[in-house]
Amino acid sequence: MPAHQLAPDIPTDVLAAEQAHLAESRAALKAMRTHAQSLSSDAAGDWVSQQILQSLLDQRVAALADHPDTPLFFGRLDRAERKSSRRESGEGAGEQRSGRDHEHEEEGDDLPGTIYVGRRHVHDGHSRPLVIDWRAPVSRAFYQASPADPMGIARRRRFGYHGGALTAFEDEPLREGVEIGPSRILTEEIERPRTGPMRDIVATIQPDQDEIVRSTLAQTVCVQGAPGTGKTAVGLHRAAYLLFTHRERLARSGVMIVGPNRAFLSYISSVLPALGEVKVDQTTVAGLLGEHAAPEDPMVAAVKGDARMAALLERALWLHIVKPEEGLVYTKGAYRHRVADYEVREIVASLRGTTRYNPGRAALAQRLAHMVLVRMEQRGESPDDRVQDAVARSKPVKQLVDAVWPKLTPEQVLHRLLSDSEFLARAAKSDLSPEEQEMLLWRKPYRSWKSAKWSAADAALLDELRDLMERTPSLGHLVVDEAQDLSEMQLRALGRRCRNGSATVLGDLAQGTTPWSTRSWDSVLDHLGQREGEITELTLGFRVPREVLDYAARLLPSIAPDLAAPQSLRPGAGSLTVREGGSVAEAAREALAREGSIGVIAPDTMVAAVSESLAGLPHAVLDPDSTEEHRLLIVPATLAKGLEYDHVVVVEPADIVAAEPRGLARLYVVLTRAVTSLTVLHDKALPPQLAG
Ligand SMILES: Nc1ncnc2c1ncn2[C@@H]1O[C@H](COP(=O)(O)OP(=O)(O)OP(=O)(O)O)[C@@H](O)[C@H]1O
Repeated sequence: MPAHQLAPDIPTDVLAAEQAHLAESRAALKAMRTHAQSLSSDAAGDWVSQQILQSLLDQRVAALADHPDTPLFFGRLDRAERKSSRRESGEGAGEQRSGRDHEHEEEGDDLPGTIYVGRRHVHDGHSRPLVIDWRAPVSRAFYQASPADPMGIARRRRFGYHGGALTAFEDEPLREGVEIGPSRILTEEIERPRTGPMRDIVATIQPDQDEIVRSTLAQTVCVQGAPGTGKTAVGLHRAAYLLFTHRERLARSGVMIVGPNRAFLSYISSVLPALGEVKVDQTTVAGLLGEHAAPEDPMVAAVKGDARMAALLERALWLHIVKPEEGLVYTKGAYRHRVADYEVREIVASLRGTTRYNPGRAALAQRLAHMVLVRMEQRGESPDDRVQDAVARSKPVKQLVDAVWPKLTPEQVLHRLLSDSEFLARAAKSDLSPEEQEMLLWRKPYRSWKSAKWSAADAALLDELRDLMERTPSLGHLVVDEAQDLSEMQLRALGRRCRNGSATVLGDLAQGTTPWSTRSWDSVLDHLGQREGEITELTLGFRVPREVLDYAARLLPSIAPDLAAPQSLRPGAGSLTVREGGSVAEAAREALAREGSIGVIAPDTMVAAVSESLAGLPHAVLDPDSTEEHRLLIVPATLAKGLEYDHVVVVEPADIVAAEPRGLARLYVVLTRAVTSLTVLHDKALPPQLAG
């Protein structure tokens, strides 16, 4: 039997049977939705429970929507040994399981011998599973089974669709000795023109990607991968997998995706909703830590991003504690209750280092109040607990606490540090050199912390201070994309947010473009507080044609000499054009004559001029907030990270390199955005690495 069967030589009776199964599954999904719509929240006891139940029912109805263009299933597994069928046992499977934690559950022995794998569970009126969620344990074989390890599967079938119509399939018999050639359905999926936002890859997840997607919740995974190896796709699918597998736990603690910029978030925004996961926050580091963007010298930013700042900030905060020189006098009626100065000193000293700053203030007030109550009792009074609270809130106690353990905001502390050289020196001790301290100080200090303008690097420092004052809540899981670009202090900030959870860390050491870009994943995991994290690599590129990737890889010895040259799944002969003195409009016109999206990536300073030169062609400058759709987009080089276009025109590489200290890495990023063709236009000499 041939390993692949595709139109026009596929047996029509088999295709008709599969189409009938699709129709049956669609009808069953409709019935499930009608049933869900008929459920009422009235049974809930009180108003609050009713609201919660209604919201759950609404979500369920939304999740059961059938999108005619999205295939309900994309694969089929015929199991080698048929287990007792669901029809026989009469038990519901996946649908009932999807709401529970079942990562370690025994694989479903009560499932039918033929399993259809799709985006969600569908069952008929007898609870017989018609489609099983791709994330269920039994679906794993669809991604992992091979002739060498068939995992109990005799045959894997992949389906091809046009629009919502099932039009083709290909079979892979999983017997030892059988060779499986490349999947044409996978090839078609990879070769399809890119229009609109990123799509999910559930139908074609590769075995090494699947390993990462299905790693356990407790495991932090760090993925190094060349451009287009599917890191972002894998991170999003892992989030969807974990939400399915640990629905209840993660509904409480939450999952968050952190990406490099808003344009990128907009590009990936529909992947998780398409997989039925709508309750995942997708944000940037700035969105999380504060949208501060005052301009800053990269050298200063690099010092501020260094993890040595953590100890400095801690000292700076605690330097605000003033040695108590006076005791407390609390007057009640005719009595004056006294706490001696040395007793106050003892309390303060014992609290220091055992608490965060703000709870420390509250604890000091309570400890002082407690001492007052002891004095009262010594005088024969018998105050109850409420009296202690009243004393803790009383004026003399408040005054003493404010004097000794002042109320502070993170901004106040940082303002003082960056404007007061003597205070900075006391906090820095020997952690920072005098030159580094000099760099940190504002040239023109702001008059008050309220009027200060903060930089992106300051945002991470403020967040560190905030956490020293009050514990930051932790999420259940954090996916961090383009993690190579984060400073040690930003990583610490993200690490706090998965302190009681785990993370998926994605990136490429060669694409680091910030002043603080990392050179080691061990160090990233260390600063994230996830030292046990496993570092793994994706090596096969799904986006960039080989010819283009080889061209871009000429930069690697200069930007990341330790990384191996990236591999591409796509030969893409004739995909690269390098043109001296060519016009942008001409290159754009050529691209418009072909199918797919077009990104003209230009140095940020040239964006306006490039837009002018394209005046005759409908186009837009990349804007994450715009809902307008344009095939032809001008993309500032600094916003191109993580994005892809069928045809990419890169304008003036020399200026992209010259624009920033890590300009060569920026050039590597922009050269690796192309799916089908790359045209490089230059008037100035190309960087020597490319010219060679
Ligand atoms: N298994 C797959 N099947 C089909 N398409 C895939 C697969 N894996 C990745 N892709 C596609 O390859 C392209 C690149 O994927 P993605 O953006 O996730 O790569 P990346 O490693 O994050 O790239 P970069 O480092 O450039 O940001 C996307 O269009 C994605 O849908």
